Amino acid sequence: MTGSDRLPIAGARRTWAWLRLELRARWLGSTLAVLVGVVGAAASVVPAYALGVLVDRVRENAPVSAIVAIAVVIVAAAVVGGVATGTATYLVGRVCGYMLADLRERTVARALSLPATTLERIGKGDLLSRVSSDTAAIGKAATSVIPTMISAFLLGVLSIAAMAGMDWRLGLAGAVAVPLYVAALRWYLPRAAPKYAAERHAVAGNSRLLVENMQGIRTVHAYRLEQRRLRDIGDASHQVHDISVSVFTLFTRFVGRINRAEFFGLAAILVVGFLLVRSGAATVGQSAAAAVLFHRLFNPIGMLLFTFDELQAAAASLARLVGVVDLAPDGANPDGANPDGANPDRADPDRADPDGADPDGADPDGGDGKPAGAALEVRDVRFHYDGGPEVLHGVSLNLPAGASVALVGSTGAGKSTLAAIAAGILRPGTGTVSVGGVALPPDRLRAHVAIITQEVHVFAGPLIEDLRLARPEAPAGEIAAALSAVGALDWATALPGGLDTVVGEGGHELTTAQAQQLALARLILVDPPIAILDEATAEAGSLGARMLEESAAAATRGRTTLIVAHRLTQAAAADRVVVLEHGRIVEQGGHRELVAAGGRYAQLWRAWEARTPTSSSR
Ligand SMILES: Nc1ncnc2c1ncn2[C@@H]1O[C@H](COP(=O)(O)OP(=O)(O)OP(=O)(O)O)[C@@H](O)[C@H]1O
Repeated sequence: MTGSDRLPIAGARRTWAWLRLELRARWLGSTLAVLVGVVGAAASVVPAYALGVLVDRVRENAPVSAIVAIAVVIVAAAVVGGVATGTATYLVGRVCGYMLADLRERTVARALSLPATTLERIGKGDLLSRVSSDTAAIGKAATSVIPTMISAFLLGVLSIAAMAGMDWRLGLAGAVAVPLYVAALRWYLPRAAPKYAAERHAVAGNSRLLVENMQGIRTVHAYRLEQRRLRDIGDASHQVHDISVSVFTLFTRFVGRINRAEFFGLAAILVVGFLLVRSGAATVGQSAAAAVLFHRLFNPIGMLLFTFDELQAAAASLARLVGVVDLAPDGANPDGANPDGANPDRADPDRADPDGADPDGADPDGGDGKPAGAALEVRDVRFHYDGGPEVLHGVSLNLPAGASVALVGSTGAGKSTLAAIAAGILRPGTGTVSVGGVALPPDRLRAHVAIITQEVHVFAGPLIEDLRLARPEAPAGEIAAALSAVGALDWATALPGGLDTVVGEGGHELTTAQAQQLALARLILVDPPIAILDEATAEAGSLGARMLEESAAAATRGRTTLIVAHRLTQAAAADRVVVLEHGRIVEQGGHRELVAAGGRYAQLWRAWEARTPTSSSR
């Protein structure tokens, strides 16, 4: 798989920029969280400091009242520290939580706006893993790792400052550990970053493989691919396992380096403290307080360093989410890579025509005008898939309003591609698609053209809700009329729960023909001026196919219709037949006219008649 087969990942600079922008937008909450965190850290330093004073007072045989006063300070500081640290954790988690919710919404919104071809190419597994496990990784960091790190960092800075406040040499001794910690981190981070990225990549690949195989389970069974697919999944799982083990090994070596830093830091404080006490430059209490302060840091510094890997994992996840958010709505990567794989020199329908002239009066900027009527015109369209050869070589097609045109041709001629371009599902490399004389970009085209493809999806839920997807406010009467028009009312009302029967995954299973009738009923409810049927009847057996042809005819009556016709009886019934071969229109005209002409269509028709003798009755 090439790099463009995956969703893009934002670079470090872009991820930081996103983070800065989000923090700036929430500056009040962020500032408050840091301020409360500082109060918490300061209050946490006080007990250790007070402990040192206590040691000195005890050694000086100070009165009980002095000891009690110190004890009160320790208790009060502990309470304030606990409350402030808890509040800071809450505030940080809140700011991060809102940022994450926003990011997740934007990721899902952008993912839903991706063209079907992009989603097909990248597979849904990668996307699912981004909105699920990547979001979970960031969520975990937001609620536990980041608050912990902030409080550990603040505590570390204030503790060193407190040690230096007692005696600068104690501060310096404590600071001995800092370069060792930094060295440990610098050793670890560059090794860990690619390992975490590889781990996430492998996990995403694994989940993609699982989703693909579950979705294609019938094909897997049909071709007896179970063992091979299981082997692939096993290999992918082993890869994840191996990477996880190497991540853990690296982590334990990192822990060893942290322990070394702690050892040297504490040893330095004890030695310096001993020398200072012996020379009379510091008290026993101060040296003890410095040692306690430093020891008190073991835990938070450990947390700070240990959670760095989780922070890195979260940063890798964040880059993956920002990568999706930054995708152009058509799936193109904003940094110039083009994951959609459409022509790099493709015409941008939102860009003004450099010539400024449009012989048909189509809007020169490609789509601001209002279509007048339901004529559909495809002009000079060229297209190639993802680095593949060109499959349409300058195709032009004209459907007057209300006309029905059948598109026929051999397998791989480009019929489905042309249909998808005419419906606004694919963006043409060059050329335009116009409705009512106005060239429209794909997203606007979809408002005028509805397409039914062979892969009709039945959404899980009550059948009536499936139909209401087309028009949520459709009254029951209209839904029944739509079902009746396509010949589906009888079987739909005969279902165990009538129109409320739960269909789709996990529910009542519909036949392919029934699912296609539902799609045709949805078409009636959407009521588009232009309809495109791509092999809507090809799947069914011959009796079912004839019934579906009638359903399709009812659903498209009065609409400008383009039918990708594999059953040539559909072509015979259309106003005009267009023959596409190798990405070029080679013939067009009425059915009788083309049969009489003895060209490619006549050839196809003879072959069709030979296969299905009853069709000659048409
Ligand atoms: N998603 C895709 N990625 C890459 N190439 C594709 C894709 N879909 C179709 N093609 C290629 O584009 C060419 C035209 O395919 P298309 O499906 O449009 O032909 P068709 O006439 O509809 O064929 P059929 O009648 O078999 O459905 C074929 O060579 C096909 O292999």
